[in-house]
Formats: sequence, C-alpha cells, structure tokens
Amino acid sequence: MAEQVDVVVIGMGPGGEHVAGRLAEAGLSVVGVEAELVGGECPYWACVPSKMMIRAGNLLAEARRVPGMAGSAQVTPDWAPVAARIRDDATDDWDDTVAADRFTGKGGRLVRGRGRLAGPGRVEAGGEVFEVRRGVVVATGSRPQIPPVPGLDSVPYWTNRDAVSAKEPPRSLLVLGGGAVGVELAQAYARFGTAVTVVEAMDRLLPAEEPEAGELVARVLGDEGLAVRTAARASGVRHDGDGFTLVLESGEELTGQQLLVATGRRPNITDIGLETVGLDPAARSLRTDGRMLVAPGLWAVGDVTGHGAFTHVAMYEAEIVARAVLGEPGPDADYRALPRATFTDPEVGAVGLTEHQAREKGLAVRTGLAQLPSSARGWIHKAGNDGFVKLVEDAGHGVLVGATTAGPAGGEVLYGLAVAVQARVPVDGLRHMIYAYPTFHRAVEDALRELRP
Ligand SMILES: Cc1cc2nc3c(=O)[nH]c(=O)nc-3n(C[C@H](O)[C@H](O)[C@H](O)COP(=O)(O)OP(=O)(O)OC[C@H]3O[C@@H](n4cnc5c(N)ncnc54)[C@H](O)[C@@H]3O)c2cc1C
Ligand SMILES: NC(=O)c1ccc[n+]([C@@H]2O[C@H](COP(=O)([O-])OP(=O)(O)OC[C@H]3O[C@@H](n4cnc5c(N)ncnc54)[C@H](O)[C@@H]3O)[C@@H](O)[C@H]2O)c1
Repeated sequence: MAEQVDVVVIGMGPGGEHVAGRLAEAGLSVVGVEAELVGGECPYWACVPSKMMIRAGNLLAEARRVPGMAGSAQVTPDWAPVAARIRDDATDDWDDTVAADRFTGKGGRLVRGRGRLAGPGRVEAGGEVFEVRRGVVVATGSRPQIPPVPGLDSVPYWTNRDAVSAKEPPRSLLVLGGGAVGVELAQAYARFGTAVTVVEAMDRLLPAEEPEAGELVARVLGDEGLAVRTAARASGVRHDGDGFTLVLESGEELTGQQLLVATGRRPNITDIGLETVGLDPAARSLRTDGRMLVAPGLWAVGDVTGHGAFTHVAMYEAEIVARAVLGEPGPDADYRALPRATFTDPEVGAVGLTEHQAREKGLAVRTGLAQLPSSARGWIHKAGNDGFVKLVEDAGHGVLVGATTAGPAGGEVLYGLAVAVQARVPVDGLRHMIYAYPTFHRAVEDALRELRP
C-alpha cells in the first residue's frame, strides 16, 4: 500500500533541505529522503570545510606578508586546529543530527535511504512507497566526475571528500583539474607546506572564467611555489608504496604522496528511476522550465539541473519550487546575473557572461579592464594586492552583461556589479555615481572609463 503525502523530496542537500523545510513549514506533509547526511555535500565535504581550510591558509599567508610591512612574524603552520575545526565545528564528526532535527522540527518526515521514482507521482524509499498529491522534487546533487585516465580506476585517489577530511596534510599532492575545487584546495594545502602540482587539461586555470582570471591565479600559485601545468593531459597513473605517479602525454612524470581528482562533477540522476517517468537516465542533467518543472508534478533543483553547481543556485531554485508548489507568485528562474566566487587568494568573483560568451552571443561588446595594484587601495594594500576588475558591456543596450572582480575581497566587490547586471543599470549611470575612496571597488570606476570595443 502506498502512503499518501503531499510532497516527496529526494536528496536533502542545500537545495532539497530548503524546499522540503519551506513546504513543511507551510503545513504540507513532506517526506525528505536522504541516502547519506542531511545537508548534503556543502556543509560536510565541500563549501564549508574547504572555506575553513582556506581561511586558515589565508591567515598564514597574511602573516607571511608581515615582513617589510609591519615588522616580523614567525609562522609555523599546524593542520591540527584546521582538522579539528572541520570535525567539531563544521560537521559534528560528519553527524547530521542537528540538520535532521532542523527538518523534523519544521514538521517534515525524514526517511533514510535511497529514493527512487517508481512511476509518475510515486517514490520508493526506505522500504516504503509514497504517492504524492502535489509532486516530487529531485535534489540528488552531484558526485565527482572521474576522467578515463588509464590506471586511475585502480588507484586510491582522493576526491574532495578525502581532501577536506584529512587529519594531516600530505607531504606532496598532485591535483588533477584546475577548476574551482582544484585551485582552492591546491593553494590551501600549499600554504600548510604541501608540495603541490596542479595539472589542468585546458590552456589555463579556471577555464570557464575570463582568461585574465586563470592567468592571475596561475601566476600567484607559481609565486607561492606551486607547480602548475596547463594544456597538460594525463595518459596514465601508477601507485606504489611511495605514492602516485601521473604520466602526462608529453612524457613528463609527476609524483605526489596523494592525488586529488578535481575534474568536475556529474549529476546523480542515472539510478533514480527517471525511465519510470519517461525521462532519459543517461541525460547529463535534468532540463527544467522557468519554474524548475521537469515533467508534470516533477521538479528539480540544484546540481542536477546543470545551471551551475553552486549552493546559492540550489537554494535559489529551491525557493522557486517552494513558490510553485504553494501557488505563490514570483518571477521565473533567471540566470543572467549568476554570481560565482572562487575563494583563492586573490578571490575571483564573476557574474554573468565572460567576454567570450558575450561575443559568441553576437552582442556588440565593449570591455574595460583595471588592475588593482595601480588603484589607490591596491597600492596602499601592497603585499597581496593582486587583482583586477574586468567589465563586459552589451554596448548595443548600454548595460553590463558580465564582470570579473579578482582581488583580496573579489567575492565581495562582485556584489555591486551583480546588481548592475541583474537590474540592467545603464552604464552611463554607473559612470556618474560616487565610489567610496579608497575601496577596492573603486577599480570598477577605472574599468568603466576603460570600456572600449
Ligand atoms: C570542494 C567543493 C567546494 C565547494 N565550494 C562551494 C562554495 O564555496 N560555494 C558554493 O556555492 N558551492 C560550492 N560547492 C558546490 C556545492 O557544494 C554544491 O553546488 C551544492 O552542495 C549542491 O547542492 P545540492 O542540494 O544540489 O546537492 P548536494 O549537496 O550534492 O546534496 C544532494 C544530496 O542528495 C543525496 N542523494 C543523492 N542521491 C540520492 C537518492 N537517490 N536518494 C536519497 N538521497 C540521495 C546525497 O546523499 C546528498 O546528501 C563546492 C563543491 C565542492 C566539491
Ligand atoms: N567557490 C565555489 O563556489 C566553488 C568551489 C569549488 C567547487 N565549486 C563548484 O563545484 C563544481 C565542480 O568543481 P571542479 O573544480 O571539480 O569542476 P570544474 O568543472 O570547475 O573544473 C574541472 C577542471 O578539470 C579540468 N579537467 C577535466 N578533465 C581533466 C583531465 N582529464 N585532466 C586534467 N584536467 C581535467 C577541466 O578542464 C576543468 O578546468 C564547480 O564547477 C563549481 O560549480 C564551487
């Protein structure tokens, strides 16, 4: 006998937890199904612990900048407080009691186990079958995408989960993939004394972002003593008692005590019964409409939708689904001003289109670039002042469609530009407003002056 409920949410990561909690608070009968930990990847193995590592690494880097600026400082890295903070503060030793109670406290019912669609409006989970009155939400997130490098499937490589739960830093670390996960974790470990080599297949780090961003991050990592190999393809991996050997197509062999594979993520949608509702389980992601609807009575949020693997995207989409299920008014999903922040030092903030993407769309593009070290605040800041502001204007409409803000507070400086892209603020208006002196964001004014085809 199937149990009747209003909504079943499969996967209780940031997206699923938000939509399930919101609907339960609204008085619906909601079942949240979770195979691992309520809260998902972000608090236990991703955003939160990685940012704790980065915060610690940044403290060390700032202390190392004291000579010549403020006296002398002796810096002795110790991983123990970082590992303890991740275990005790961030993850409760990877125990989700608090998160589970948060959901049940809102009136939801948590079912532990793997959820699976069993036809339209039906979900099997935890040995039970649920039939929904309003709908099912798929929020099953993503897992690491492992590239088909010969030998990789038979060696004990690290994923992000091992990298953020390590009790001590490795002596040396090979990082395969120079995207957000790769560069953030590479720099954090290097600052604790690990000898790090980053291997990226494309011709630059952070290849999805502006070329200036990847070039800057590569230069800074190089200055900090990391080895960076771009346009480098791995042709094989070996593992023995001494660690890992990564063989590149060029013939070069790189070695490391550990190997972190950070080559992207893959939505968890292959084994959730999509075929039982007429959808393709081999699809790369779930195609949604503006209300996140995949099929009648079936919504999707978060990494499974392919709109950007970010917690803020998962939560944004979750709110849209909550409104749709409750019949509340509100705008459709709009990704024009999707913000990204890569928490390297310098941070790389980005919103909207890159120059390349804007040109590909056929827009009449003007770009403006301002370097942070030559701004007043950058010059004052001195050590650690690397960064820039790059603007992408749709000159036909006189509005910004993209921006990148790299620098000591790049992720924060981004906010004003995200508003400008979202609200289509005329560039002429941005040019004639007042920018506080001497802030990092004043470089936006410089970049606006530089806008040209
Ligand atoms: C190292 C790292 C750092 C990151 N840092 C940031 C950052 O700083 N900022 C940011 O915005 N994003 C960051 N991200 C991305 C962010 O973690 C994800 O975008 C976010 O967790 C996605 O949320 P989600 O709800 O879609 O899925 P997930 O967090 O993946 O949660 C999905 C949940 O569904 C469960 N599940 C899967 N299949 C089933 C099933 N069949 N039945 C029941 N349960 C199931 C899983 O166990 C999981 O708990 C980072 C990612 C990584 C790897
Ligand atoms: N600060 C943040 O918000 C943050 C931090 C970490 C991760 N994330 C999210 O998680 C997602 C996954 O991160 P990621 O870094 O794993 O993926 P990614 O897609 O951002 O980067 C993966 C990188 O690996 C490279 N690559 C792929 N195959 C390769 C191979 N065989 N050899 C060498 N390089 C290879 C790609 O060219 C790419 O540069 C990100 O896209 C982002 O959405 C966000």
